[in-house]
Parts: sequence; structure tokens; C-alpha cells
Amino acid sequence: MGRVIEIDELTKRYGDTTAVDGLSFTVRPGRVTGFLGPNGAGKTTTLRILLGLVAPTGGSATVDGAPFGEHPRGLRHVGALLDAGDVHGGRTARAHLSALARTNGIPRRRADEVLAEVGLAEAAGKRVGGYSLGMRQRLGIATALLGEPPVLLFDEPLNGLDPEGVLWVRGLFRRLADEGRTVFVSSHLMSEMENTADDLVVIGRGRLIAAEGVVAFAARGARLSVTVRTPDAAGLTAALTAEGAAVRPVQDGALSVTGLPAARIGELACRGGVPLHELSPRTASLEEAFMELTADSVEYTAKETP
Ligand SMILES: Nc1ncnc2c1ncn2[C@@H]1O[C@H](COP(=O)(O)OP(=O)(O)OP(=O)(O)O)[C@@H](O)[C@H]1O
Repeated sequence: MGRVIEIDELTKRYGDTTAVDGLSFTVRPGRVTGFLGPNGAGKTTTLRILLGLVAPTGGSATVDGAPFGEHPRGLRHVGALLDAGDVHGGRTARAHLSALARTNGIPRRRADEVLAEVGLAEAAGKRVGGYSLGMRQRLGIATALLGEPPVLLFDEPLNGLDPEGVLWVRGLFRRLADEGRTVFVSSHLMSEMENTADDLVVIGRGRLIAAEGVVAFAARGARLSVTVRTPDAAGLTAALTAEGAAVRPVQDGALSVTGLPAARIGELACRGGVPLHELSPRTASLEEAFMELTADSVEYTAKETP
């Protein structure tokens, strides 16, 4: 039932700003795929292009080999939560969903079904203007589910949810993926995706940084650095930098080495007659791997922000 999302050499420019820059990746059915990047990385722009709300400057974004606009089934083909605040505040949740169901050829009963599914059954008759951010997120998720689509896009769905809500959303995404749907979820926080996604697409400054399974991504973190202690810091630093490693002092006189595995560091120390008091590969968290990989994009964004 799931369908493949294909982003191919996608580019979007707004005047001098390149929001998306030659981006290519694939999102597969039956998996939860996290779409990660710092603020301003181009996630929302990519999702908006996928939904046909913004025209790309170059390249393509397709579901099932065709742009969203060419699929006649609309919300029954791709469901999306884009901007949870984007609902007329004077309407009730039930009226909002019923209207969407009517215009998309979806049975009216689905409105109450999805409201119950997201835990808003009791608030169905209340005006959306009085909803909390968490309730709006739930309504946005209900909107995405309305047409029982095989492809679902969620832009920052965990914003505003309490811990119970976050757990619920994780369970929902898992079920949707287990049903064979394609579930694509954006976030700027690795901590949110760590226990949610099977696969990750990481972008920075509109460009692809990584597209792989969470396990493979975590392995990058494990290779991040090795902590070394020695009474001959100068001798070891010389031996390691000659082999292309980067060495920097950290607390308590220890050295942090990147660019060489622990075994090679041990061999080089032995060859140079440098005693070692500690040699520990550091297993970085997924969060650290993400920060390290996107550091350049964050710096860039920070400079751009007044
Ligand atoms: N309509 C627009 N006009 C001009 N610039 C835009 C427009 N939309 C996005 N941008 C710019 O494009 C870049 C990417 O923005 P986008 O919203 O896609 O990033 P994002 O990864 O979703 O970030 P966030 O997590 O902050 O929502 C940013 O520099 C943003 O300022």
C-alpha cells in the first residue's frame, strides 16, 4: 500500500536565498523516515514542494513517479500536517474535517473516526481557536489521517505535545509504517527522531548530509573520537598528526583524537615508544553525531540570522 517519495536534484531559490540546493533522496514505504536538519535547512520548503504548494526552481519531487498535483486522489493519496496553526479558529474541529472530507470525496464519518483516533472526540464540537498547541497538533494529525492515505508527511509533529502525546505519536507512526504506509516526519531535534525513525534523511543549508538507517547513522557517532592519556602528549601528538589525525587537548590533560581508530593510535604510540595510560574510543550519542555533521550549517544559519 505504501508508495515511494523521490526527491531528485531538487532546488528552490528565493531571490538570493537558496532554500534547497540540488537535493536527492528516496523515502520508502513501511518505514518511518525522519527528515532532520537545523532551523532553516530547507525541510519545510521540500515538503511544500512535495505537496505542490511551491514550485521548484529545478529538479523534481514525486510520489509514485508523479508530482502531487497529478494524482487525482488528493488527501486520499498523500496526507500532510504542515502548519498546525493553519485552521480557521472560528470553526469546530468536526466542521473543519467534515468540509475537507466533502471536498476530497472522503466519507463524512471519517471526521469523527479520526477525531477519536487522535484523542479529540470530546473536543470535536469546540472552536479550534480555543485549542492548545498540542490539541492543534492532534487536529493536524487527524487531518493527515482523514483520507487513509498510503503516504503521510508530518512537519514538526511533536512540537507542543506533552510526553504522553509524544509517546502516542511514536506509536501511531509505528503502526502507520507497519501497515505499509510511507511515513516522512521532519524535526530539527535528533532527540525526537532517535526513538521514532527507522531511517534518517539529514540536510543542512538545503543540501543532503546523510540518508541512511538510524543504526548506520549511530555508527558514525561511534567513530567520532578516541580519548587518549599519555605523559608524552607532545610526542604522541606529533606521531598522530603525521598520520593525518586531528589531536586536541581536553580536560585533565587527556587528548581527543579524531581521524584514526583506537587500534591504529595504539600501534603508532608503541612504534614511537610513547607510553599510554588510557585509550578509549568514545561512543557519541546520536545527538552528538547530528550536531557534528550539521555544525557548518548551524554556523551559517547563525550568521544569517540578524
Ligand atoms: N517564502 C519564502 N521566501 C523567502 N525565503 C524563504 C521562504 N521560505 C523559506 N525561505 C528561506 O529558505 C530557507 C529554508 O527554509 P525552510 O523553512 O524550508 O527550513 P526548515 O528546515 O523547515 O526550517 P525550520 O525548522 O526553521 O522550519 C530559510 O533560509 C528560509 O528563510
